[in-house]
Amino acid sequence: WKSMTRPSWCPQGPPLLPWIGNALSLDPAAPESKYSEWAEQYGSMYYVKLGAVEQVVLTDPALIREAFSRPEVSGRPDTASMVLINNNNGLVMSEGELWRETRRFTLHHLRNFGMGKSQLEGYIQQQIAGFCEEILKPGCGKEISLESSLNVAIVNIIWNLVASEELGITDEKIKSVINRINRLNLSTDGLQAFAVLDLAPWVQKVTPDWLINRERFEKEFADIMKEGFLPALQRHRDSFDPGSEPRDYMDAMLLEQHRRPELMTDHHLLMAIHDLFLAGNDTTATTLRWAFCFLCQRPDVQRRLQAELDAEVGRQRPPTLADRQRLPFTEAFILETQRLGDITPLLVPHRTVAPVSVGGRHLPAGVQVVGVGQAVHRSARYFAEPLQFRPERFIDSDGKFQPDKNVMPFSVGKRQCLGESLARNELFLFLACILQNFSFRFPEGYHHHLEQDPDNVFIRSPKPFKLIPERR
Ligand code: HEM
Repeated sequence: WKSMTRPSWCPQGPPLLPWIGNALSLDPAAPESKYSEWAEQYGSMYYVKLGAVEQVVLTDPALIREAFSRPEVSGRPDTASMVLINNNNGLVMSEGELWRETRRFTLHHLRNFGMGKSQLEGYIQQQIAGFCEEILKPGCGKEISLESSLNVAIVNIIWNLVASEELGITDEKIKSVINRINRLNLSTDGLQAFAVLDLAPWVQKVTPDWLINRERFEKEFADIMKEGFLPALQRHRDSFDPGSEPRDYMDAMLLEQHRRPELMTDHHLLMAIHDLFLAGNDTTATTLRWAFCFLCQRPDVQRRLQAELDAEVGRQRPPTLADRQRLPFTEAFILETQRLGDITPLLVPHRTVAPVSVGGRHLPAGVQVVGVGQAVHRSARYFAEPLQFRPERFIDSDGKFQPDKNVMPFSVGKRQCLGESLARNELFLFLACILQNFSFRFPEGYHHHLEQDPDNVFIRSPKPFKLIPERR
C-alpha cells in the first residue's frame, strides 16, 4: 500500500502499481511520449515512480526554468546504472564541487582555445570543405547515408580544442571508436541490462554480474578508452611542460592535475575528455541529420534557404558567422529543426541535492527532476500546429528572425549545455556552406516523416535514411 501512495508534496500523477510504480507504462525506446501524454492528464508538475526511483516531472517551460536555475536542483541521478557508467566523474554526470570546478575550468579553457569565437571558424569551414570533398562530391547522384562521416567532421572540431589533433573523415578506426562509444552510452543495447538495477537496486545483490553484462560493459569501456583517448593523453603527458602555456584542453587538464591532484584524478580527467567527445559529436551530428531529413521532405523550404543564401552571400565565397544577421530564414530553419527534431526530448535528468521549493511546492532532497522538453516543443499551447515543420513561425512581420525562449534544446539554468555556442556556430556554418553548393532529395518514393531510430534511447535520432546529393 505504501509503495502505491504518492507523497504529499506532489499528489498528482499516474496511478502506481505495487513496487514497480509506473515502470511498465514507459516504452524503453521512446519514454518521452508517455511523459508528454501524462502532461495532458496531470498538468505541469506530476509525480512518477520507476521502481525505487522517484521523479518529479516538469512540463511547463517557466517551471523548468525556475527549477533548473536553482543550485539545489543541479545534481544528477545517482542510480546504479549512472554510477556504474560514470562513477559520478567527468562533466555531464558529476555534481557538487567537482562538477562546479570542472565546468568553470572547462568553459574557461575551451573559450580561450576558441569555442564560440570566430578564431575557430576557419577550422570549422575546413572540416566542412573536407566533408563536401570526400563525402558529398563523390556521392552526387547516388544514394548515400550521412552516418559516421558526419560525426567525424563534427568530432574533429571539439577534438581540435581538446587534443589539437585531426582525425581522417574516412578513417575506419575513428569511425569505429565513435560508433562504439555512442552505442555503449546511448543505445538500448548498452543500457537495457542496467535499467533493471535502477528499478530495483536489491536485484544487484542477488544477480550474478555476468547476467547483467557488467564485465562486458566495463571491458568495452576500458577498450574504447585505450583505443580512443589514452594514446592522445600519453602523447600529451610525454611532451607536457608544466612551465609553459597549455596548448589545448588536455594540457590544461594535466596542468590542473599537477596543481590539484586530489580533484583531477586520472579517471575524472579521462571521463571529462570522454564527455566532451560524446556530448560534442552525436548531438550536433544528429541535429544535422534531422535538418537533412526536413530539407528532403520540404523542397520548397530548401529552395527558399538557397535563394536567401544566393541573395545575401552569393556563390563566390563561403558563408561566415558574420552573415548570420542577414540570413534570418536560415536561423529560423535551424531553430525549427531543433524544435521538431527535438533530440533530447527529456533533456538530461537533474536531482535535488537539498530540499527546495519549486512552483510553490516543497521538494525533498534526492528526487530526480525531469524536464520534458517534448511536452513544450510539441504542445499547441506554445506553438501553433506543433507537428508541422514551419520555420516561418520564427520570422516576424519585418522579416527578422525572432527566437522563441520556449524552444530549449540546450536546456536552461545551471547545467545548461556547456557547448551551446560551439554547437550553434557549427549548425549554422554546416548548413549554410553545404546548401550553398549542394541540393538534396530522398530516393524516389521514400517518405520519412518523424520516425525515430528505435536503437538510440538518449538522443532522438531520425530512423536511418538515404538521400541523394546534387551539385548546384
Ligand atoms: C545541437 C547540439 C547540442 C545539443 C542539442 C545539446 C544539448 C544538451 C543538453 C539538453 C544538455 C543537458 C543540460 C541539463 O542537464 O540541463 C547538455 C549538456 C552538456 N553538453 Fe550539450 N548539446 C549539444 C552540443 C554540445 C557540444 C558541441 C558540446 C561540446 C562542448 C556539448 C557539451 C555538453 C556538456 C559538457 C554538457 C554537460 C553540462 C553539465 O552537466 O554541466 N554539447 N547538452
